[in-house]
Amino acid sequence: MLSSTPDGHLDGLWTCHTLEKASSFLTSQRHPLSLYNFVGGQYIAPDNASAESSQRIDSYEPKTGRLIYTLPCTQPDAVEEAIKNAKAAFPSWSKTSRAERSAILRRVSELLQQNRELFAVWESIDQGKTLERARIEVDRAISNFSYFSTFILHEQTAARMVDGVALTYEHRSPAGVFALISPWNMPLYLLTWKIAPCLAFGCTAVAKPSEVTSMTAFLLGGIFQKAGVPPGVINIIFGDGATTGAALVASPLVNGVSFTGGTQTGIAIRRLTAHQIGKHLSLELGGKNPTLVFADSMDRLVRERTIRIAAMAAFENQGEICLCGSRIYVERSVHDDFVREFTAYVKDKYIVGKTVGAVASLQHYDKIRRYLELAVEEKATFHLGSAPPALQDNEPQGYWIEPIILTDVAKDSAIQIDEIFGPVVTITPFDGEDAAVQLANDSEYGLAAILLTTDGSRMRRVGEQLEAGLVWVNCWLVRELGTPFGGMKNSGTGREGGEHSRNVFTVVRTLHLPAY
Ligand SMILES: NC(=O)C1=CN([C@@H]2O[C@H](COP(=O)(O)OP(=O)(O)OC[C@H]3O[C@@H](n4cnc5c(N)ncnc54)[C@H](O)[C@@H]3O)[C@@H](O)[C@H]2O)C=CC1
Ligand SMILES: O=C(O)/C=C/C=C(\O)C(=O)O
Repeated sequence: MLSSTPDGHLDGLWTCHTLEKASSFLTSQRHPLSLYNFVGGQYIAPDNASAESSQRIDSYEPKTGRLIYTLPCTQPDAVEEAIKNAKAAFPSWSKTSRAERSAILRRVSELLQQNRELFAVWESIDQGKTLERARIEVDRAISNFSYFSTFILHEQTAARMVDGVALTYEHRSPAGVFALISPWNMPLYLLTWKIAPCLAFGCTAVAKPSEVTSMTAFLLGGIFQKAGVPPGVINIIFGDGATTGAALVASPLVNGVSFTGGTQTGIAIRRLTAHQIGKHLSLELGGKNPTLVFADSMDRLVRERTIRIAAMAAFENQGEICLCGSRIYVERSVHDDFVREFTAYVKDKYIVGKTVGAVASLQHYDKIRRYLELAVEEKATFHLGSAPPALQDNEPQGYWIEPIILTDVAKDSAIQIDEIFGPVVTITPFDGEDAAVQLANDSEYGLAAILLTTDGSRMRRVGEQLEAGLVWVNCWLVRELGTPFGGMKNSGTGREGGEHSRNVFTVVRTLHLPAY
């Protein structure tokens, strides 16, 4: 057992290392579990926390539709209390040596490694993803901490002589208290992608996971306690966006916000902080990413790879990754072959309940369902799947949607324009490179693009014209944690990863020392 919650009733969570055990633990509970905020290094029992206990949010298991836990909808005064804890911890944490911070973060990474299966099990239950996918994401959370724990040991800043008159150097210091806000699609992976650099660069934080998937963030508090992260350095609070998230980002005590989520929320955060010019904002928002399939990528030797990558980019994590390639454009000469072989491949490999999980919530299920009803109305061709039924209220059901492959979707259809964020892909033919680039860029978003071709000069020629922060050529979601990560256009502002995260979490001043 890693950490005791105030009334001990959640200690059993730490014993569930298999899906079966976790499921029977949930079944054995007479009431839904109650999650608590983690503030000042302690879990806070709802009874002791006046404001946060007044409202609670229900959280359902996507694979069954049953209510499994409730979380506090933390109210503004309790949000402020958490921020004050982070503020109080900042002077001391920001002055710890890099070696000390590095050692603590390494311990976090090791403890996550020791509890890898437990975190994967709860992530799979809470989000709906497959256990295999959850393991990949826990591994990335482990890497987030190990990467930044060593990055800070090697960072350097520049010094230079200006015209023999002054020696200048850049002095970086931690920027202060951060609001770290993450979405429901990759809960632990994305929250730790923010917490690890934030703490590594000497900042303190109040983190808020999505109200849809709060379980692994809750467990993370126990890991931080055990790793010896000083009280107040990282506080984890629960709640919705309108009450808890908005109070957190708007607080004048918060020096910066690192946010991943929908574009509309990014716009709301910009508005809420517009008058706080110096507040650091890093916003990683939605995407409607193109996959370009050139005829040469359907040559016999690489055909299987092309289909595999396009399918993975479309359907990994049920299409609930902002980097998914949900608009496939195929050179006309190979379009029909591609549609046929892609459909056969997806039908064979992406099986609901085995390699495809449930979508994250009933609200999200209904959103995807409405787009698919629109596809029926607009007479799109369904090559695979069909519009799922509306779920009835009388008994809980899982939020399952089979992979959907559509053709004959108009360019101006909402299906082609909006981020559906589910297992839905459209396929459209194109004629020639210029048209491919134009179609790919015809979107308000600019997060990622996937380019499938064997022509080396085209890789660069087309790749460099794509309006996307990340271009993957003959691969997808290949990540090196030092590369700049973020989007163009309405997909966000700012870059994170390695030294780019350092820019988010530190302030820089240039010192000029006379050279005479
Ligand atoms: N990474 C991505 O690109 C993601 C995109 N989305 C897109 O957004 C759509 C809506 O999904 P949601 O869960 O509603 O995403 P969201 O953007 O509302 O939620 C993300 C996080 O922001 C918080 N939040 C919401 N409003 C806030 C506010 N005013 N101030 C501060 N924090 C706030 C939420 O509580 C959550 O923790 C999805 O259907 C999908 O299209 C959703 C999740 C991730
Ligand atoms: O950092 C990554 O490797 C992946 C990030 C994915 C998202 O930000 C997302 O799906 O929201």
